[in-house]
Amino acid sequence: MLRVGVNGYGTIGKRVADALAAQPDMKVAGVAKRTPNFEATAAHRAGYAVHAVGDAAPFAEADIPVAGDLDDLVAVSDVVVDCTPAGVGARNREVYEAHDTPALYQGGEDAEAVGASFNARANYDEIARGDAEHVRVVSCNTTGLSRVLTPLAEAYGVEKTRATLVRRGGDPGQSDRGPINDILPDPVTVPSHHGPDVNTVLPDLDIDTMGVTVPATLMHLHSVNVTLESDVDAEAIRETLADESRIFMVPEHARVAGPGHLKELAKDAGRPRGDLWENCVWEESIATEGRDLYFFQAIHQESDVVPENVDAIRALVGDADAAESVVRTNRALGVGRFDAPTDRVATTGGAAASADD
Ligand SMILES: NC(=O)C1=CN([C@@H]2O[C@H](COP(=O)(O)OP(=O)(O)OC[C@H]3O[C@@H](n4cnc5c(N)ncnc54)[C@H](O)[C@@H]3O)[C@@H](O)[C@H]2O)C=CC1
Ligand SMILES: O=C(OP(=O)(O)O)[C@H](O)COP(=O)(O)O
Repeated sequence: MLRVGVNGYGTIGKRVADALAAQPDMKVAGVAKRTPNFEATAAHRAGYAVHAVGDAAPFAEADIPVAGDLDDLVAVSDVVVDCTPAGVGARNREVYEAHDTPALYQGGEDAEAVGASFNARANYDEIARGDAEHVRVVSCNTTGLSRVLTPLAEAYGVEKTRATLVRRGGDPGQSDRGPINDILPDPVTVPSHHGPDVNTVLPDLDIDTMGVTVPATLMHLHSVNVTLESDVDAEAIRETLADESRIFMVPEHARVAGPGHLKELAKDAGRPRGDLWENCVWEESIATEGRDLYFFQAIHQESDVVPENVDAIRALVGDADAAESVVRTNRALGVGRFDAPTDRVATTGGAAASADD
């Protein structure tokens, strides 16, 4: 049983901790938190050993028992998943190195500062074969792009990708973010950082991205145009993407107008926190014209990276290949399952699926 510590218990950290706890081959060694807020209380109530980063006294005042400090957590962990705010993770690296403990970082960290980047569909095997001990799981938007572009490149070849990312202004709990009444080119310079970030896991892909930030909190929405290397009809593309376990093909009959409906769909399905771990591709948006493909997809920024973190741990410690890990993660979480309770769990994942699943 692999003992995994989670440093930073916010939007991503609490979801990663719960996902690890659900895995048959992992247990949460504990979580580390700097501020004893409602999330720290929730961590304690969930049964996680809470470690204080910095002053432990405020935790006692908030009636949160403290199991130790960050060093103590790293000492009892085989791997650490750093889910601290962007930029903090890279500063924590020396703590993990001092314990000789491998660590994962999140998309807010600078790719070069960490060294290796990960997306299960794009480069699991490369990370598993390599000797990197510090690996960054690419950001939510980059995860969403990598998951669709990898199977398209494998099946048809990709000559060029152009994507406009309509970015949510902040997460639902981030009352200090915006804009509240505007539409911002973000960044105003082209390309946005997302294309180069895709190249950290798919180095040969030709991709340009533009970003626009809007007053919304639920999900990001991507408008994607891919020039393929051969003529393909829309039905073939639908079949290719439908084979992917982390792509949810939003059916026309569901009458899903946007992220608001998608979040309701997830809550109705009993998903924890209303999470959508999969890319949500509108089936009817898929259109082709010669070699040009167009579609819309929505990305739940709070949760699509969660199964990727679980797989990245297995790639790092080398105890499963991509197919085994993706199937194990999907089963434990219920990725691909929307009609709970059910015995139907999607287990396919293109090249990342095992033959007998
Ligand atoms: N929220 C999102 O949509 C996504 C975030 N990410 C990335 O994940 C990382 C974490 O982001 P969020 O979870 O959104 O942030 P968050 O602000 O929700 O959570 C960060 C947590 O770390 C704690 N913390 C702050 N300083 C700390 C320290 N020095 N040591 C330990 N804990 C500390 C905070 O109290 C909080 O609990 C960032 O790199 C971000 O870019 C990646 C994909 C999506
Ligand atoms: O990784 C994310 O977005 P990004 O892929 O646009 O950098 C998350 O949604 C966090 O983005 P934020 O930097 O707007 O908080």
